[in-house]
Amino acid sequence: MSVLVTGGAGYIGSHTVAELVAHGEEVVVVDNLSTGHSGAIYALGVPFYHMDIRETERLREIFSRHAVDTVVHFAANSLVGESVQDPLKYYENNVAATGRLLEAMVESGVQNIVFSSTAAVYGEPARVPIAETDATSPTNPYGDTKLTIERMLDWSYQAYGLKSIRLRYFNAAGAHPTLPIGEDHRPETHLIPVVLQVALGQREHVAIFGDDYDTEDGTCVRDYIHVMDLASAHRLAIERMRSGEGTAESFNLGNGTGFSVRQVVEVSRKVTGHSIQAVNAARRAGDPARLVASSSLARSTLGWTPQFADLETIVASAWNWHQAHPQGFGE
Ligand SMILES: NC(=O)c1ccc[n+]([C@@H]2O[C@H](COP(=O)([O-])OP(=O)(O)OC[C@H]3O[C@@H](n4cnc5c(N)ncnc54)[C@H](O)[C@@H]3O)[C@@H](O)[C@H]2O)c1
Ligand SMILES: O=c1ccn([C@@H]2O[C@H](COP(=O)(O)OP(=O)(O)O[C@H]3O[C@H](CO)[C@H](O)[C@H](O)[C@H]3O)[C@@H](O)[C@H]2O)c(=O)[nH]1
Repeated sequence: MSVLVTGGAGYIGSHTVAELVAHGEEVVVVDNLSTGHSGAIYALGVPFYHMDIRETERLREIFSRHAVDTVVHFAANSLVGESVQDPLKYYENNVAATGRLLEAMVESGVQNIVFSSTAAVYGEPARVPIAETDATSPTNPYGDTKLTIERMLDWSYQAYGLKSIRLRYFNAAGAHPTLPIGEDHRPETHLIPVVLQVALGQREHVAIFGDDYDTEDGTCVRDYIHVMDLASAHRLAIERMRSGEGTAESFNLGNGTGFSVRQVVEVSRKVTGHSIQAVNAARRAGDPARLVASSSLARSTLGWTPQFADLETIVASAWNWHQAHPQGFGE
């Protein structure tokens, strides 16, 4: 029995593969390396298929060869700003490609999927912390594609008995404590790595996208969650589905504390000891002002407890990776 991880060469996928392997799972990775890194796969030492999830015939062969019972599905495009500029790329690679993957699963009798959803499904929330039962109304195409996939999964459970656990991550950050894997998006657009690249002297400054939001200091507030805490939630979700529980369920994953962009810069100055220049810039299209999770459902249902909850620990973990690997996975 093994777990097939799509997007396992990417940031959160590679950390989840490491977590699953450390807990004795047989894992196989499928990734087209569009944004992932072969260096991450080498570090993990698991069977790897360099292919697209839309190649359904190959997928069916792999399901059968590795006796796959569960898919953990990270493969996607996931940049809020890019999705506003080029929405059709997102409907194709997220919605349509996931449709192909689900077809292959149904045809092969693979019944469990853990899906990477996002806080972006909520849009501008009516209240924080956000509960899973709160309204979903994405403010950008990226969030809309993830919500559409959640709905595909609802209907697929009803029609084919395909079980799904959808993990709605808030903002992932940090790196593996021992293995040489960490965050390396190209181009990097995420706040914490961008700020740390300023500390490394690779960028002159960080642009603060908007300082006129309705928040304490006017900058956007997010709930940062360590990537290894996300990884452990996937392991627990797999256990839940294998135990016969889990039907078509969604869980928020965050720490329940919001930090503004300015606070992230401030904490990063403290952790790195560098001055980190920040300049005000225009708002980025599609950004909600404030996203903070209530994760009490994940805690009570999955038995999930984040281990690296405070922002200083999360930034320090990311800083270790960036200092040791200033060029990320290299070329
Ligand atoms: N990074 C975050 O803060 C965050 C927050 C919420 C949700 N998510 C979701 O988590 C998942 C992983 O995010 P990440 O930051 O690790 O991204 P990432 O870009 O590092 O990883 C995505 C991986 O999927 C692969 N991929 C993309 N399309 C593919 C396809 N059609 N076929 C095969 N492989 C394909 C890429 O090569 C890459 O390795 C995504 O689904 C994203 O939407 C991320
Ligand atoms: O150079 C930068 C980069 C980001 N920001 C701001 O920092 C905050 C965090 O931005 P990120 O790009 O790091 O993360 P997002 O909140 O846009 O999105 C991330 O988390 C979301 C869930 O909350 C999605 O799932 C998405 O995949 C993932 O990239 C936002 O307010 C953004 O405007 C800046 O001010 N300057």
